[in-house]
Amino acid sequence: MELVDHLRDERNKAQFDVEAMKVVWAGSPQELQLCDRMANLVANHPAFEKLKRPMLVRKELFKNSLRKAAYARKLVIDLGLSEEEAKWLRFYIDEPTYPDLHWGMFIPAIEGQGSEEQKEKWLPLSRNMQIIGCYAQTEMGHGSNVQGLETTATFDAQQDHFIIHSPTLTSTKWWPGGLGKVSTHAVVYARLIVNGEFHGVHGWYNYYSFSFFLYLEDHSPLPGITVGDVGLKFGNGAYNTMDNGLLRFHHVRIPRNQMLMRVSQVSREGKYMQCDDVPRQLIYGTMVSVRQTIVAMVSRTLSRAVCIATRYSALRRQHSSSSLVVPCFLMIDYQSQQSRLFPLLASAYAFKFVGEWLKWLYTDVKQRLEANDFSTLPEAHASTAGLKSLTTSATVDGIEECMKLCGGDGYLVSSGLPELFAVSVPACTYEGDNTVLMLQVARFVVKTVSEVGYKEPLGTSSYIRRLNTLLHNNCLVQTGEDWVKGDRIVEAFEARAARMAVTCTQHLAKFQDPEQGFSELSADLVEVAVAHCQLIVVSKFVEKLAQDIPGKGVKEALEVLCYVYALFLVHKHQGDFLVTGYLTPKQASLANRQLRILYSRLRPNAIALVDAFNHTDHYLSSVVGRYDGNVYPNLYQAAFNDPFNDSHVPDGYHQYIHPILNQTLAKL
Ligand SMILES: CCCCCCCCCCCCCC(=O)SCCNC(=O)CCNC(=O)[C@H](O)C(C)(C)COP(=O)(O)OP(=O)(O)OC[C@H]1O[C@@H](n2cnc3c(N)ncnc32)[C@H](O)[C@@H]1OP(=O)(O)O
Ligand SMILES: Cc1cc2nc3c(=O)[nH]c(=O)nc-3n(C[C@H](O)[C@H](O)[C@H](O)COP(=O)(O)OP(=O)(O)OC[C@H]3O[C@@H](n4cnc5c(N)ncnc54)[C@H](O)[C@@H]3O)c2cc1C
Repeated sequence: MELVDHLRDERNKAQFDVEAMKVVWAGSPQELQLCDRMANLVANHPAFEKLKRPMLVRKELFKNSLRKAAYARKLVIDLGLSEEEAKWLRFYIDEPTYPDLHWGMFIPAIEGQGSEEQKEKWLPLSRNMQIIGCYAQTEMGHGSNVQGLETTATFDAQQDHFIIHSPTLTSTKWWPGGLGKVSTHAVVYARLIVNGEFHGVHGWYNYYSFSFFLYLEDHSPLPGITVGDVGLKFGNGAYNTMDNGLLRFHHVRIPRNQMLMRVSQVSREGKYMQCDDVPRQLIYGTMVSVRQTIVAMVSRTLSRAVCIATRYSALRRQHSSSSLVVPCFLMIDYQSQQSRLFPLLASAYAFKFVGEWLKWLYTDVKQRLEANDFSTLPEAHASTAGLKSLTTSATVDGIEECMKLCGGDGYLVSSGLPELFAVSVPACTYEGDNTVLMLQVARFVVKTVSEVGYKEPLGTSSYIRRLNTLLHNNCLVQTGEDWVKGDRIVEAFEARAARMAVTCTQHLAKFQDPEQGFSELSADLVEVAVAHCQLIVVSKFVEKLAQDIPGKGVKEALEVLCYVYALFLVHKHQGDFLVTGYLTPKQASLANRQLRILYSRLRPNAIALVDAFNHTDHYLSSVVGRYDGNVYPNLYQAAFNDPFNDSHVPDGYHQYIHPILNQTLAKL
C-alpha cells in the first residue's frame, strides 16, 4: 500500500538541503550514522515498545523497565556495542532507569575521585556491570546545601574501618536514582571524622565519598542498612521507571580503602592528608560532568516537543479571521502561533550548538585536571551550572508551551507531550536546583567584575575586559536590517550582561556583610546570571555560523534561526536592554519588527527544520507528531486502543449509575 505523506507540500517548500542539515544537527556524519543506527535498532525491536507505559501501575512499570534494561544489556554484549553506542541505545530506549546513574554518575565519581589503585579495582567491575552503583549525595534535609550533609564517616584506627552512620532522620539519603531497589553499591557522601576531629568543619570541603556494598548476595540489605524507594512521582509512567531511593546507616563498618582517595587520604595510622595541589572542589566534579551531559542532551528533548508541535501546526486547520465557519488557515500560519513556536525551534538549535561547545570545554578541563592543571575549573563550574539551569528551564517551559500549541490534543497522553513534560520537569531540580545554580554563576560574574584591573577575565567572561566600552557605547542600530548582524547582536548581549553585572556589584559593595548583600540581592543576581548565560548561547550560535557549513541553503536557514533566537530574547527581556540604557525604545521596536520578518522567512523551512532532527516515530511516540502527518485516523484509533474503551460498561457502572437512573440511591 502506498503511504500518503500528508506533509509533502510542506516538505517541498524547504529551501535548504535537509540531509546536510541532519549532519549539522547530529554534529558530524559519523554521529548522524551512529544515532540513526541506534534509534532504528530501538524502534524496530518489540522489546522497546513504550506506548502502553502510561497505563501501567508502578510495579508493572518498574518490572517492564528492568526488562528493557536487561534487553539493552544483552544487545550491547551480543552486538559488541561500544560505550558510546550503548549510551545512544539507552537514550533512544527513552526510559530513565538505573543504568543512567550507574554510567552517568557512579562510574564518573570513581573516575574523578578514586585513586589509581581504586580505579583499577572498581572500574572494570562497574563497566562489566558486575556491580551496579548509584550516587548518594542528597539527604532528606540537605539537597542544594551540600555543606549541610549530616551522614558521618568516623575512622576506627583499631580495626582500620570507617563507621558510616546516619545520626538524624534528616541525614537519610533521599532521592538517589537507582538506589531504591537495584544498586548493589553506592558512592556515598559523608562528613569525615578522624581522631575525633571533623576535617575542615568550617570549610565547604568536609565531605568525602565512599564506595561500598549495600546488599548481601540474596539482595537483602547488609546489617545496619535500611533502604527503600521514596515513593510515586509526578506523571503517569514518566520518571516512575526509576527507583529513587532512601538510605539509612546504623554504624555500618567499611574498610578504610573504600574512601575515594584522590582528593585526600586517611592513613593506616589515622593520619588525615590533603593531596598536594588537588583542589577540594574536585569532590564536586561529578556534578560538573553530569551538568555538561544534561546540556548536551537537553536540546534533543526540546527538539522532540518542537517537532511534534510544528508538524501538528502544519496540518491542523482553523478558521480565518474573516470567516468563522470555513476552516482554511493552517495553525502554523497564525502569526501568534509562529511567535510562540519558532523561538522554541530556534532554541533547540541554539542549545544543540552551545551543548557542543560545552562538551569541548569540559573535555579540555578534564584533560587539564588529569595533568593537575585546575586553572579552568571555575569557568567550567560556572558554565556547566549556568547552562544546565538556563537550558533545562527553557526546555521544560517549552514543552508545556508545545502542549498548548497543539490545543486539546496536546493534552492527550497519545500526543507524547504530557509524559515528556513529566519526565523533564525534575531536570530543573536534580543535579542542582536551577536558581541555586544561577546564584553560583552570579558569584562567578560578580567576582570577575570585582577583580577587573588585577586579574584578566578569561573565556566566557572575557567580554568584561572591555567593560569601559560596553558601559559607555550605546547600540548603533538604525534599521531593522542592522539587527541581523552577528557582531552587533553579540555586542548587545555583552553590553546588557556587563551593565547588569556592574550595577549589581556596585549594590553589593554597599553592604557591610557581603553574604547578607548577596542574600538580599539574590533575585537581581539571578537575572545577572541569566544575562551572562544567554550571552554565551547567542555568541556560540554566532561562532557556529562563522564556520564552514556545507549544504545548499543550510547556513542561511541557520542564520535565520540564530537571529530568531537572539531577537526573541531581546524582545522578551527588552526591560533589561532599556533600563541599562543600551537600547532606545525605537531600537527595541525595530528588533521586534525584524523578528516578524524573520518568522516569515523561517515559515517555509519549518517542517524541514524539524525533519532534520531525524527523530523516529518511535522516539517521538506521538500521534500528532507522526512523520507522515496522518494524524486524524490515528488519533481516532488511539482513543480505542485505550483499555478504558474495552467495554461500554466501566467497573462501577451497575453499582453507581444504575441506582441514580433507577432512583434507588437509598439502597447504597
Ligand atoms: C543518556 C542519558 C544520560 C543522562 C546522564 C545522567 C543522568 C542524570 C540523571 C540526573 C540525576 C540527578 C543526580 C543528582 O541530582 S546528584 C545531586 C546533585 N546535587 C546538587 O547538584 C547540589 C547542588 N549544590 C551544590 O552544587 C553546592 O552546594 C553549591 C555549588 C550550590 C554550593 O556549594 P558550597 O556552599 O559548598 O560552596 P560555595 O558556594 O561556598 O563555593 C565554594 C567554592 O566552590 C566553588 N564550587 C562550587 N561548586 C563547584 C563545582 N561543582 N565545581 C567546581 N567548583 C565549585 C565555588 O565556585 C566557590 O569557589 P570560590 O569562589 O571560592 O573560588
Ligand atoms: C528525579 C530526581 C532525581 C534525583 N537523583 C538524585 C541522585 O541520583 N543523587 C542524589 O544525590 N540526589 C538526587 N536528587 C536530588 C536533587 O539533587 C535535589 O533534589 C536537588 O539538589 C535540590 O535539592 P532539594 O530537593 O533539597 O531542594 P532545596 O534545596 O530544598 O530547594 C527548594 C527551594 O529552595 C530554593 N533554595 C534552596 N537553597 C537556596 C539558596 N541557597 N538560595 C536561594 N534559594 C535556595 C530553591 O531554589 C528551591 O526553590 C534527585 C532529585 C530528583 C527530583
